[in-house]
Amino acid sequence: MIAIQSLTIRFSGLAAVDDVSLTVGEGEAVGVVGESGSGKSTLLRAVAGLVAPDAGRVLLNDRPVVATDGGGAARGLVARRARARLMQMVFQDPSTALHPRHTVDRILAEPLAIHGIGDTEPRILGALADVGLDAALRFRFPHQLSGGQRQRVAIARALILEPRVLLLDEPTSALDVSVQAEVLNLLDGLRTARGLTVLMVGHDLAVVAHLCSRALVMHRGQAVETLTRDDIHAGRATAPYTRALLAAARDPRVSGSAAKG
Ligand SMILES: Nc1ncnc2c1ncn2[C@@H]1O[C@H](COP(=O)(O)OP(=O)(O)OP(=O)(O)O)[C@@H](O)[C@H]1O
Repeated sequence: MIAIQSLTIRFSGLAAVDDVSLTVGEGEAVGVVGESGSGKSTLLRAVAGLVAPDAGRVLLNDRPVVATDGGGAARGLVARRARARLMQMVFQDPSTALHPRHTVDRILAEPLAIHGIGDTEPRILGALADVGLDAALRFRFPHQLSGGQRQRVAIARALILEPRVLLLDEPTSALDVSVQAEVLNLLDGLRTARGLTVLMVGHDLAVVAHLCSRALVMHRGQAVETLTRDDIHAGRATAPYTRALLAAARDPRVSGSAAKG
């Protein structure tokens, strides 16, 4: 469903993503892990069509994802809209991802209006129920919600168009440890119930392994190796860099994992 083929993205001549390939089959959940600056967010943004490749390409259902800027030419706009129906992204920090002066109701109604989808009322109520939010929160503003509730709104917004693919950029790392596991379990439940294809970026191996059956390890823009969930749990890796990453993740002094709770 997603095919990343020899993707290279440079900023000021430096490769943030350097010749990386990865495929995610329909209904599969695949992670990308690595330390800060390894290029994982840039890779995800290229899949979302938010950044253009310098070399290589991303295919979504065998069709190239063409990066479009905010304004977009007419053709780009149509392409972007069609892509939005198929693929949605949830960002790390719901405080900045949600419009601060829009109510939850307006945040959820907007994508429906943009895509000319009716039945607004039942869809909004359904979306809130799907992410475990009380309908009473519908007319609140983001600042009147907890961090976990805000991220649930962001997830509801992503799913209200019923996409087939969900891109997750560290979706729990801005949350309190106490709610990280709740949001992770919610995502896992929604993924299973809807048969979603998921590409998730994260630095916490245990969190990624909770949702994903395998994960690509990135280091300085390059793909180092792919680990299965079992590899991660067993601390099994071939490349020295990955071994160090796994050892750090298993060290209780440096890991604060939600998935362990
Ligand atoms: N828009 C940009 N302009 C210039 N450089 C960028 C841009 N976006 C990312 N970079 C650089 O590309 C490299 C990879 O960044 P990226 O955000 O993809 O890494 P990451 O692994 O997701 O890190 P983090 O976990 O901190 O978000 C970094 O060196 C970063 O400074």
